[in-house]
Amino acid sequence: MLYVAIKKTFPHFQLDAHFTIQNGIVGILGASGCGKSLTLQSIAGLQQPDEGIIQLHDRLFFHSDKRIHVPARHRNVGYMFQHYALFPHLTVYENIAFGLKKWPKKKVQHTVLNMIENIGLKGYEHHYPHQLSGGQQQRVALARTLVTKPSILLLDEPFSALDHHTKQVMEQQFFSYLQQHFSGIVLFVTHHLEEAYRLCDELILYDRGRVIQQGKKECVFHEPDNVQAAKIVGCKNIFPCTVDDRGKQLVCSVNGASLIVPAHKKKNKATHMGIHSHHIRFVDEATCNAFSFQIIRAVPNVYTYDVTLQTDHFTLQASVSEEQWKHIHNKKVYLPPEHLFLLFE
Ligand SMILES: Nc1ncnc2c1ncn2[C@@H]1O[C@H](COP(=O)(O)OP(=O)(O)OP(=O)(O)O)[C@@H](O)[C@H]1O
Repeated sequence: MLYVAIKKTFPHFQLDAHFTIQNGIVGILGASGCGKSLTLQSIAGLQQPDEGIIQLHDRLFFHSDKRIHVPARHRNVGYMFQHYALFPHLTVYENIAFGLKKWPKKKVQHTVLNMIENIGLKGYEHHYPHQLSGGQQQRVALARTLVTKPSILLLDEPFSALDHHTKQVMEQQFFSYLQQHFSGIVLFVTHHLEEAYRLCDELILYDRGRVIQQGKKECVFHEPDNVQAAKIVGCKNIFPCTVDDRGKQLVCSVNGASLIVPAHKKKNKATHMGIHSHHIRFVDEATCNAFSFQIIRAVPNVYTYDVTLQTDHFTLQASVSEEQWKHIHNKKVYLPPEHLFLLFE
């Protein structure tokens, strides 16, 4: 269990983060400068919060009232950041062995060689970082982080320096390696929504230094709580609305249009409604939520089109498959009730 409740004030920024994690791989998502790295640095002991508590299982890392601030080197936290920060003048072997100076030499040798084999770099023991590819360097950084058997792993955009293909390969290898060799909590900062969805069990969304939603990834992506959370998970269709509760269903008014939303989606103080672009459909007729439209713009992607549609009431962004695109003309745009969600501001 990781408990974080910390505050830190800078002249132009205030961190006020509060969350608990029981286990698993947890992603932190949020706009640039919202406090993700500051949070990881505070857990690692590289930043001291002004006040609050950080506790991992039964160990207090930080407690401002009790004046506890465990130094970074005594926290046993594995921290891997964007640029792997391998020591350029040390070999692969020496980089991985760096944190094991107090271990007996034989044990170091056994552990490090074992680790090098595990990450598929046998034969590269005496190579220097500049002689390795980006993916290989990343594996060395992971090995160096895991060799000290950390009790928690903090990953700050560990794949951002890799090209698209290497990134995908490394991502898979990295996380299957983690599944086999690491059972602790993993906190993973990323800007990539797909990456967060693929790799994490749970997500924490940040906005301007605060946690605005936390939950299972499916829930956070498909049912964001509020307007900011919806934007962070990539929702491109968010409209102000008023909600009329008719018992069996909700009728939401959006600029003169009435949209049906299932009653169980009711949310107190809802001010907006949203739908993800990939949930928009095209139909001949529907009993509700279907509108005539004009196509304003269509931008081809590799396998889909990003289409901007204008109805009499609102503009929609739809992600349209090639198959749908072929038959889009003379159809109505349909917003399936089960995919609509209500949001508060
Ligand atoms: N030492 C410092 N002095 C003043 N402001 C700071 C300091 N360190 C961080 N900040 C501010 O804190 C805010 C949060 O920074 P942080 O690095 O945590 O953002 P982030 O969410 O990780 O961003 P990114 O996604 O761009 O890496 C930023 O606005 C930054 O300018």
